Amino acid sequence: MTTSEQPLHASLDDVEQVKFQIIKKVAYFALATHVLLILFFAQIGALTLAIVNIFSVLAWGSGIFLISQRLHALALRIFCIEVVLHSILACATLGLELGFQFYLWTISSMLLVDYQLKLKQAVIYSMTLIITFAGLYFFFADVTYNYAYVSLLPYINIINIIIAGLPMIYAFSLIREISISQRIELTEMAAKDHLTKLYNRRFAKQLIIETRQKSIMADNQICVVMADIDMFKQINDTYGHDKGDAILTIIASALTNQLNSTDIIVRWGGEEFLIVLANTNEADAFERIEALRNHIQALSLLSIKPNLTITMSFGLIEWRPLASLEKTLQQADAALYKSKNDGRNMTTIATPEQDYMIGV
Ligand SMILES: Nc1nc2c(ncn2[C@@H]2O[C@H](COP(=O)(O)OP(=O)(O)OP(=O)(O)O)[C@@H](O)[C@H]2O)c(=O)[nH]1
Repeated sequence: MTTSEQPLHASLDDVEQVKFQIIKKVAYFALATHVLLILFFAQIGALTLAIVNIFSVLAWGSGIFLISQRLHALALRIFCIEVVLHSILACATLGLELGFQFYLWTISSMLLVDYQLKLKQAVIYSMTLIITFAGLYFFFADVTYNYAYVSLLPYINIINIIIAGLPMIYAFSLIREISISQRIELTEMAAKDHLTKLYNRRFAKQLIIETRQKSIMADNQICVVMADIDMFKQINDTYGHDKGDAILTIIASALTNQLNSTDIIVRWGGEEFLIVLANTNEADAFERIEALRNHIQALSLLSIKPNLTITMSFGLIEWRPLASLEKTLQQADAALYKSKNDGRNMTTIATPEQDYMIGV
């Protein structure tokens, strides 16, 4: 199943891990089925097939053992060879009416979702199995079933079709789910800052513009707040960069917990955050940001140092009807600058004319 000589488990990603969990379950199921088939073939007098099934049971059993030893590639090879040989032999002996040929389709599709195989290899193996499937109809079309329980043939055929189809449905639905969740994860990774898990600046701009458009349509106010941790350089210098990172994470969680899920919180730069308060007018925004400022000041930072207090400064503006995002950000930034200049740990509201109201 792989051309590489290195142990497969070293390169297994999450998808592969899940896939081998599925294969292991299927292997247990196949093992039990083959035990039953030994009895069935012995009962109908198909002794060769009964003996072949003893080897099948051994093949599935050893495959399960190999998976537990993380020798996945070898286990898969054994499973594939077993299924292919078993299908061909069953068709050659019993004819096509029992539907053992459908297992070639199962293996053919399983090969295509084997990421250890190169696409070209997987397609070639898959095609070979489909051609073998067609070949069975060509070579064994005249083989008739000469054993007991002829009346059971249609039922066995249906059971084989269902059993051959189930692993495909199970595998593809799981792989579908995995690929969807991976896509969501990738989108999240592209949208979020690695350290704080807040939106990053690049992604946030589009989101802010969309939120702004919605608020215009709903005739709601929207406020933009620039926030910056006070004296963060000093914190880094005193406690080290790692503790500084830890504080950034704590602050990010505090912002997320204190604000509403409809608000947008962005890691705008190093220790600077942008907050967009949706459906909030200036007075309410001021109240909420003041509550946030007090909350941050009261945060317990025991993991960094007992009695350490962190404060933040804020610059707030209500987004004016015709103002651009850039202009609004500039004004929020100017208000933040004033908070810093006036002694930090305060919220400043910017008016369009750039005169200020200050809340300390
Ligand atoms: N630990 C850590 N520090 C960062 C990160 N990004 C930026 N910084 C630091 O944040 C500090 C910002 O310092 P300044 O811009 O001087 O601002 P300040 O010390 O917070 O002072 P004021 O803003 O005036 O209160 C710098 O020392 C940066 O190295 C980060 O991701 N992790």
